[in-house]
Amino acid sequence: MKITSARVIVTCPGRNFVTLKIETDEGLTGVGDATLNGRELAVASYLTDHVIPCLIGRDPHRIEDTWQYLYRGAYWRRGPVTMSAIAAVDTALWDIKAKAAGLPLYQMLGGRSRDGALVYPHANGADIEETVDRVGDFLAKGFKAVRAQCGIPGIATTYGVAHGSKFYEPATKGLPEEQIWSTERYLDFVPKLFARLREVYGFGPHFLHDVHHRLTPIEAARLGKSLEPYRLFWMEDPSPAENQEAFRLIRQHTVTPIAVGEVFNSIHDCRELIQNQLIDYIRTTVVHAGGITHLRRIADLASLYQVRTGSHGATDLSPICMGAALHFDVWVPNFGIQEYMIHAPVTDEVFPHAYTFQDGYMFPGEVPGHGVDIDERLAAEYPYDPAYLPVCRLEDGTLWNW
Ligand SMILES: O=C(O)C(=O)C[C@H](O)[C@H](O)CO
Ligand SMILES: [Mg+2]
Repeated sequence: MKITSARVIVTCPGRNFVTLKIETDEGLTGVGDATLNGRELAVASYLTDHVIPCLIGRDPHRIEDTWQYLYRGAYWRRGPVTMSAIAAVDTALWDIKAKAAGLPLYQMLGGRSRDGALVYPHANGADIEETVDRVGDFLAKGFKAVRAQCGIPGIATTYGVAHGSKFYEPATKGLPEEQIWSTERYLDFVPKLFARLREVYGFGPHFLHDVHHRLTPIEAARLGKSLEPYRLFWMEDPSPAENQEAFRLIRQHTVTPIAVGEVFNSIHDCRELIQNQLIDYIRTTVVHAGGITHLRRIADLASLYQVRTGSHGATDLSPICMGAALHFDVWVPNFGIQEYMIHAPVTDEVFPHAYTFQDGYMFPGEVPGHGVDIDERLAAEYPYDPAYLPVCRLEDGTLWNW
């Protein structure tokens, strides 16, 4: 089999997505997600201008060789743009290989380790009682794990909480929105949210929380310690993780489990965190971490240290990433949980998919490939609409981590 053509499709059904479609001389096609929120066109250009010309004529079955060709061959290794572009090629090639075999992708990885993937959605509210209600809505729908984020008294906006009645979506039109942050108010407030959630729902459901990189290591240690009575499933991204060694300090002070990795794109970003057992869950995902081929390498390293997976699954990762991630999740031996932020109906229409949700778990479906496609005619009705992630400042104006 040979790759005869490949193209990038940029579309905005509710939000922007970048998709790579690869076609072969045997009529089989594969699709991969290449979306990098707020920097979409950089990946689109990387693929169109630099990667696609190298794909034509290659054997789509040679996934590992193509991965190495694009990684080593670029000379400029790693980085979110490069690794998202490689991920898109890798995902599309796994899709083609599984379709050629007539099997769902998880069978190509080694078959099922479990029936379905435990998932968590996002519940958020302007205040504690609204957040408690939103958590209750998800529990009533059968979810067994829920992430809870809440407006903080005295701060106009905070990460993960919707403006007004709109569903939470981080990217906004125009130039980046500037938000104000107060660590002191946050640290005092968050334990009250989880105290109330445990009071209302008991210790049956799993609760998760995303700190979104906003604390210093010692502040993160304090938060982890103060949340211990509420037994969180995890505390996510408590501090920026470029300095992997910093997590030793957090770890020394708290037994609240730690999840990190949605902004990582390579095994080298998390090697020390994993090998030193400084985290409990690694959150790298298909689209930003080099596709199935590289994610498998990360998960295998993690498995040696009892670190489990908890892949990023926000709505800025397309349903193609979600589908591929679910095949990975039902196979990977050291699976922990999968984020499932739930796409808008218009996104689901553009990306028809085989995956389903039932009773707190998701199932990748049994169709050959990863089971997600793109309706190109419909996609063309939603042209690219530039949007940025917000930036964050402390109350004195200092630029901070959003
Ligand atoms: O889903 C999460 O855990 C996130 O932190 C979502 C990120 O803010 C989002 O993907 C940024 O594009
Ligand atoms: Mg996060």
